[in-house]
Amino acid sequence: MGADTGRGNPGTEQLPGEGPLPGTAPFRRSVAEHAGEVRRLLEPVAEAVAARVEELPLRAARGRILAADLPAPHSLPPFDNSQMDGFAVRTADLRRAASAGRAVLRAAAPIPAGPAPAAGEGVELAAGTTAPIMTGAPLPAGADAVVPVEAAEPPRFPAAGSPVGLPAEVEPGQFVRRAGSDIAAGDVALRAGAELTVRHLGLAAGLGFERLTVRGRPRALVVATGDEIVPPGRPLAPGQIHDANTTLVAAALDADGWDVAVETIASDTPAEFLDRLRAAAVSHGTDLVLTSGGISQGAYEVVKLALAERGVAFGSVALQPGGPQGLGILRWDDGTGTPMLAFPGNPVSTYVSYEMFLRPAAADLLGSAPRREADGVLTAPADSPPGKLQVRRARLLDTGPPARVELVGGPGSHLLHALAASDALAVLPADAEHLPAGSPIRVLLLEEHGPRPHRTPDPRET
Ligand SMILES: Nc1nc2c(c(=O)[nH]1)N[C@H]1C(S)=C(S)[C@@H](COP(=O)(O)OP(=O)(O)OC[C@H]3O[C@@H](n4cnc5c(N)ncnc54)[C@H](O)[C@@H]3O)O[C@H]1N2
Ligand code: MOO
Repeated sequence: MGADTGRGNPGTEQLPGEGPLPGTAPFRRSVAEHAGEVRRLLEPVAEAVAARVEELPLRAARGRILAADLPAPHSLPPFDNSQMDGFAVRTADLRRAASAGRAVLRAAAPIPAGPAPAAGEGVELAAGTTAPIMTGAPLPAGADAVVPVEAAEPPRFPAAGSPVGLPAEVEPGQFVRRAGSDIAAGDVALRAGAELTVRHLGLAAGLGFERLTVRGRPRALVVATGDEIVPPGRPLAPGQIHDANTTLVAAALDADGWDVAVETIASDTPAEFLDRLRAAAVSHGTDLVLTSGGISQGAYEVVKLALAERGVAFGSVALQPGGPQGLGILRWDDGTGTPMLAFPGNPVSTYVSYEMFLRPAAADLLGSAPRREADGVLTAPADSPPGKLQVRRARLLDTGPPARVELVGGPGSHLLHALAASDALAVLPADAEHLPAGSPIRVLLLEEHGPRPHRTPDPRET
């Protein structure tokens, strides 16, 4: 199974793992039962996050969730204006002056786009005249249509007072963009709960908003444990390995919209581990602590030793990889608590734990992207441990349905290279031991997490 047997010996005489651990009794659970516990653990996190909002400049708000309905402070367009470079006309004047389908009006002073005359000095189109008008310029009072310059005779802008030939039959409203025809002042421009897209930000800018109030993000503290763990970028001494787990979990959390802090606590001493964990949790103001490693049956399982008396339960779930798990509200000395999940240390076990437990609960309660699933069929036989749901790394050879599924690498939970080559997780049911080629299975798709599909309310629907 590729499972490791716990931590190295830090050189003490007394094995700290000896004897029963005080505190919460160990559990044995099915995957569904543990998923339910993780969901319950996340409920107060979702409540805490829902109570937080922050104001962000528009571009910083992309991808965030709008906290409250956003009413339009003014209409769009704010005033009637021309859709074309052309001539503002009174269509009734054209009809009155009609001769053989054309009409001749006198050119008034041109109206550029830009600052409008002060209130009370509004431009009015005198009867029998037509005003050269530029795209976006305010329509003069009395005008009810625009004729594009190409349709005039001559097809260019003349000096004021010159005759302009125009079509006699023009529909009222032609090439006029009416005030409020996009959105009227006071109407809801964006609804609370919208995941802000580039297009939403454009609308907010067009309505004059410089900043938007968005929901706070859930905060997670991701902790690597173990004195053999070295952050990437540093050389390895004999017996050491690079920390892959915090990157796996933190990058997945990033993609799901969490505000993530990462800490490596390379101490196998419970008291020191707890002190450093507390300091990191306080400085990040975290909603959830996520650890990896230090929870199975070894003599120096620091996470278990430090936290089992503090409200965190440890036990096993009928899952491979990801069997050892810990979960609870971590009670600090001052009586406050922080929800925490302890994932097993093997990298694939940590990643599978995230995908099986935290991601679905977060999608449900915090609104992050739900993972897609599909029906698949095995292209080769596979064995699975009795009584455990086995999650194998896999590639989809086509989209099916059912998709043809090729398992990648063995079941070992240390196989990072095979994990990197996979784009799906194949779920081999707990009651299956030998699955022949062609067996139907469920697959969990591991595409990069994207925006929540079709979860943004349409503000135009009330
Ligand atoms: N006697 C038993 N031994 C083990 C059992 C068991 O039931 N009985 N379960 C095995 C299983 S399954 C797993 S999974 C592991 C889980 O152990 P821990 O959570 O205590 O993890 P560690 O012992 O700390 O580490 C396991 C393995 O993973 C490597 N590791 C740890 N952290 C990282 C990291 N941040 N990046 C990369 N790799 C990491 C560590 O070096 C070990 O190789 O226990 C089995 N043993
Ligand atoms: O390697 Mo262990 O298989 O559960 O998570």
